[in-house]
Amino acid sequence: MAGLREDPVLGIDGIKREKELGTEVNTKAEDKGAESERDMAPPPHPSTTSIHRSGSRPQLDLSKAAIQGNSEERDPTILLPNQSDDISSHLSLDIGGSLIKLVYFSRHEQYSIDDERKKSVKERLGISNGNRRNYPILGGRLHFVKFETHKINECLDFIYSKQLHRGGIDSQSWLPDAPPNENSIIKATGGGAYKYTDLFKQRLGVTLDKEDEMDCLVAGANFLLKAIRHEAFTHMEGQKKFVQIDPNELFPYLLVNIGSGVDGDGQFQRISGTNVGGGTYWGLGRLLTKCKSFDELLELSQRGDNRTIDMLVGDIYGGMDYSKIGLSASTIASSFGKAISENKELDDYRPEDISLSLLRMISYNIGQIAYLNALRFGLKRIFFGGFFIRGHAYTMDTISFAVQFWSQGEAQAMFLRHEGFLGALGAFMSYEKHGLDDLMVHQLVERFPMGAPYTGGNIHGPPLGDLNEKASTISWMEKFVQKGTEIIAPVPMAPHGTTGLGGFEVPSSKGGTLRSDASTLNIGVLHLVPTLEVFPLLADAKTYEPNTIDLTDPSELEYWITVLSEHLPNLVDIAVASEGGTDDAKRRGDAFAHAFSAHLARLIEDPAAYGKLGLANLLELREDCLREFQFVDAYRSIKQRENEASLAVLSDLLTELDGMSEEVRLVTLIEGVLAANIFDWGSRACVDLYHKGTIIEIYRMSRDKMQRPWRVDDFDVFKERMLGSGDKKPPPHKRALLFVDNSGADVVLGMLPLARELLRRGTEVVLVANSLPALNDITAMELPAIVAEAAKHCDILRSAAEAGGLLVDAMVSGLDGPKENSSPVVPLMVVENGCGGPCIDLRQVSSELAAAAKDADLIILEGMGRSLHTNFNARFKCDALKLAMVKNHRLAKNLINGNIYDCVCRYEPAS
Ligand SMILES: CC(C)(COP(=O)(O)O)[C@@H](O)C(=O)NCCC(=O)O
Ligand SMILES: [Mn+2]
Repeated sequence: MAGLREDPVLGIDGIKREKELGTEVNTKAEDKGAESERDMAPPPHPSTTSIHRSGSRPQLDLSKAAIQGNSEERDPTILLPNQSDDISSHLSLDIGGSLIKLVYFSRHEQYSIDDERKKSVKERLGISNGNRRNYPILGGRLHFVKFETHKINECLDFIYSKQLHRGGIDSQSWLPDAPPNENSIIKATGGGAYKYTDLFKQRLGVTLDKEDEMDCLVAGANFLLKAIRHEAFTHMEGQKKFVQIDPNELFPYLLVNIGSGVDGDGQFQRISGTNVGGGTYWGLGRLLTKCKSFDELLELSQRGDNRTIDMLVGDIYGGMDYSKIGLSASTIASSFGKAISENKELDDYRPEDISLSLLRMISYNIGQIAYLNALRFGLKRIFFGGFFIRGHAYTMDTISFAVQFWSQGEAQAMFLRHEGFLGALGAFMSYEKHGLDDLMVHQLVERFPMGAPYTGGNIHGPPLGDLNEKASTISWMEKFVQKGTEIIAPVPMAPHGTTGLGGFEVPSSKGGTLRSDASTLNIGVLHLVPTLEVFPLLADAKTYEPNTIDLTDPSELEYWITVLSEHLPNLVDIAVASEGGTDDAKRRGDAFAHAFSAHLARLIEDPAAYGKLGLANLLELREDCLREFQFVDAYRSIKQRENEASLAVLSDLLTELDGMSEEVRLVTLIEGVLAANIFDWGSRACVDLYHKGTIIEIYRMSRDKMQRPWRVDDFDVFKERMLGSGDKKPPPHKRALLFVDNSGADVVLGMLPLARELLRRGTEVVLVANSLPALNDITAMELPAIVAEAAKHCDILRSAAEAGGLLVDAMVSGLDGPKENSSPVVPLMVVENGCGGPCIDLRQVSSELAAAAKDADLIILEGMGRSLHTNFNARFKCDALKLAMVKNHRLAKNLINGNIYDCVCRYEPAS
């Protein structure tokens, strides 16, 4: 009984017709051997049997489709063997009675650049294309969009405008005006896949290939639960709490549609159903209250008091609790029970009260049925989803409460962030060979561009042209900003309160808030990056938590949001200047400020709106927002200026260092790193400082103040590992990964001299830098030129950089003097870290960095973002040195019980 088709459906017929509003409870009842996906796939629908799947896009020129990745060094995720299938799986639909859910795929833009560097690093690290996993999917993005079903034409326009029915506008192999292909197929599920077959054929010339709804829900849920870290959450008393689910321990679970219990991919059983569900609530509610929409009915319940209609335990026991069986006076004994005894007509009851009474009746009933089924099959986890819930806080609270109540806390009700898209996502997965199954949690990055709430969470209005078209036309931008403002307009909220605690109590207020679908379901765009990997040197990747500060603490969240808000005007000025201060740049600057403020406002209103958020995510959100408005590198000129100023004094510094004893030099080098970390354009205090002096003045001042002991000072232990004690000379580290931070003095006068020292001692050095710009951080793309410039002043750097393939001949005018060092040359390399923010989540790093880490026995994390905000508590399999200057009062106080500009030198030998 593993396949849905063979299973008896215990639900009622009505469920099938009104699936969205019905309730189905499904689980795996028995463990059967794995069946192939093909075995589980429903038989082709009669209307599609004549069309062979792989022949669905015969007009696509596959070789041309590969053009975007014509250089093998470019986006490495573009793989060709299955390209025809990838292309044909750009879009899937779940067409329900009320909403059309659309999932579509777009390819990553090409961004590759420093091909030479990558090539040499790959050679050196032994990463060949042959080693690359043969990912059957393209790197790209999954988008989630919704339309109201009665506005299906808007949906068709949207598909057309993005040419999704042809495999996506980013497929360059054919023109948008090309005649529609008769054989094009789009996977679709939901009742509307049948109802609107002709319309899709007429308007877009495509055939909807129907997929079983339950198959899709299960496939969608499995994918999300395995691939997204913070997909599932509990919702109790208005509080969302994300639950991290180990993909290996996912099965079995119970999926309740309002969704199915699963014991392995593709294996599930429909175990139960009820005809009393969302449809009942809406149908009865409509008759009883005259509400015109489901949302209106639900909103009404927010102001209701069900005590006027429900018979409570207290009503029966004269206001007393029925303590013998643990029922409090406010427990509902009988929904609508009071209506029997009171001599009242319908009009005598407030519609608000009726709505609430109904909602509680249905939610508790669903919760109870779900729990009983969970009990039947010994399942602890119950996931709820479907039209009835749609992220409504109060409904979730009520269901959670019912499950908790009946299971006496043993079972847990959970909800899914993307629950509205399970069907569409499952339909997407049903394209053959898309390979999404293979994606792992670290290969998915969720981003929240300004359009995310619009395209994902919100119900789509008229298509705004193409949100991905970043042509900076005035009209697009203005329209966008205006739309953005509408999106974040505050949503009316009910007062906070709690759900009843004992029995089915009547809450004094509703607990949480009722929000419309638009604001509650904040889902972003899923970036599929098959090349991301878990940093292999984490001592325990499972327990690793990158963020040091807990932003679920409301005061922390408020503080950091305030910091970012206050920093915004300065950032906008810098960003606009970086683009020449043109009118267009100003307009984009305004739009950026608007968009970012909107995100911050959204987070203040609902801190869990975007999943579990750490400071790293918040800081990266800012960078993403800048990129969204085409500020590719706001600090470009500042970085350049600081690099030049620092390079100009580098040789003096090196000469000074070379005159020192080994011991003094080591401490001076660490001091140098700490002192130069002051050049941080993300810190308010530091930016204020820069108005008071030149780079060199500030650097000198910072160095002069650099006295041990530092606030966290493990230098002596580090020194012993490096230099030994007495006659004992320890062997040098084999390879050090230096996670560099800021441009200018930080990298040139801080980290490079330290790298040089390691090289001199025979340690290979890998400089690990950002993949994309963030604040004034140096990027992997910028580093080779800096190293080349520095190499002009230093033989050690030059020969190591040459050995690491960093130097292109033209960059270096060789030194004529004698070699500074004649020992075998160890290489200096640069790798990108996979990040575009000032912090680093080591669960998601570039494959380059992961490969470089394999032979590394020392890592040095530098800067506040990488070693304090994130990774301060991270443990590694190799020796780790964390170096940073604390440039924020609060962090200094809370983290190290110190003051601003105090320093951290934390050394932790391999654990
Ligand atoms: C963004 C930063 C983490 C960058 O610091 P870095 O990693 O460059 O040392 C840091 O500047 C920061 O936390 N700034 C916000 C706090 C403030 O302005 O005080
Ligand atoms: Mn930085």
